[in-house]
Amino acid sequence: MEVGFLGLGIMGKAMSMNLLKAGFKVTVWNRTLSKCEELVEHGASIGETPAAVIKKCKYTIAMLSDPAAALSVVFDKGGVLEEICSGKGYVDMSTVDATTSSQINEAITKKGGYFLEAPVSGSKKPAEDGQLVILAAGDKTLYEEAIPAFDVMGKKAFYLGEVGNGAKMKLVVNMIMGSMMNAFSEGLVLADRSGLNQQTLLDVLDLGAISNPMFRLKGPTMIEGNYPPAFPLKHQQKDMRLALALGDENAVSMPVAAASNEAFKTARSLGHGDSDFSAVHERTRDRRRF
Ligand SMILES: NC(=O)C1=CN([C@@H]2O[C@H](COP(=O)(O)OP(=O)(O)OC[C@H]3O[C@@H](n4cnc5c(N)ncnc54)[C@H](OP(=O)(O)O)[C@@H]3O)[C@@H](O)[C@H]2O)C=CC1
Ligand SMILES: O=CC(=O)O
Repeated sequence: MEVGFLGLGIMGKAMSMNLLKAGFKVTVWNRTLSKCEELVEHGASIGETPAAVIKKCKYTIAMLSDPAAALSVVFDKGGVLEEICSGKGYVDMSTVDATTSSQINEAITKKGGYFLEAPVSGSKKPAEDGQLVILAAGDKTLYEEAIPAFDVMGKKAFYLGEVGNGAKMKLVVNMIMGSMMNAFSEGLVLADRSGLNQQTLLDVLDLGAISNPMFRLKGPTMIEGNYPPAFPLKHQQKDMRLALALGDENAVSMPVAAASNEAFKTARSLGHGDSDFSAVHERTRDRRRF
């Protein structure tokens, strides 16, 4: 099966590499061309523009940073819209809001193409291990046709109905995750400042009802003050912002999420945007501020 892949950041690189390893013929494009090199070494071809990739492939997947990037790759010069046509499918796996996804869906279907949004839950390691959770919505036929690729990239795919539902589900999940991360960070600081051992806190948490992979994975590096980017903090803050907008639309009061968004914004302003989202811990433990 031949697929195109647009966007070779932390996630896109791992996902497209897995497709290559599983025997898919993959044509890649990335705004920063040098990021294509490693994929080419593993057998990928390069498309000069998103349009060139669409022209070559029946199916194209995108994994881009945010709504602005997702829209730019579709609508700008050399973009997806220039070559999408009847019989071609476009699967956007980026985390965006429902409005962005709907705009892309409308433009693509107007040209005869078919569209699926399919954001993912899971970070760099699950992407490398092909263990993502895929939250798809949109064209059901395209969903079924994409299953061989989803089986390579993920451990489970959900089909959630009309375009927008995948984006909304992803934002709800990440709103919970971002709030949890802040509570966890505050707990680590509270333990430390009240004379408790932070590693003992991790051990206690891991044996109880709120044990989870995120605390297990991020706790030790947060204690060390080490935040190698798996899920960049700037993207988590984008997700909090988009989830809060979804809350506005639906008149859902979310004070915990709003406070967490502020914490991520502060961490960004302190220069931690490209670090892992657990770097919000630097803001929590900054004695000059709190
Ligand atoms: N990392 C994670 O753990 C997870 C991330 N996600 C979501 O997946 C998406 C990708 O995340 P991730 O791979 O971590 O992000 P990265 O920041 O590592 O990569 C972002 C990608 O988007 C491209 N891009 C950014 N702006 C533009 C633009 N204006 N035009 C064209 N391309 C652009 C970048 O290109 P360039 O290389 O040129 O900068 C790069 O390929 C995001 O929506 C994120 O929220 C979802 C689940 C987990
Ligand atoms: O979006 C991030 C994730 O870990 O999922």
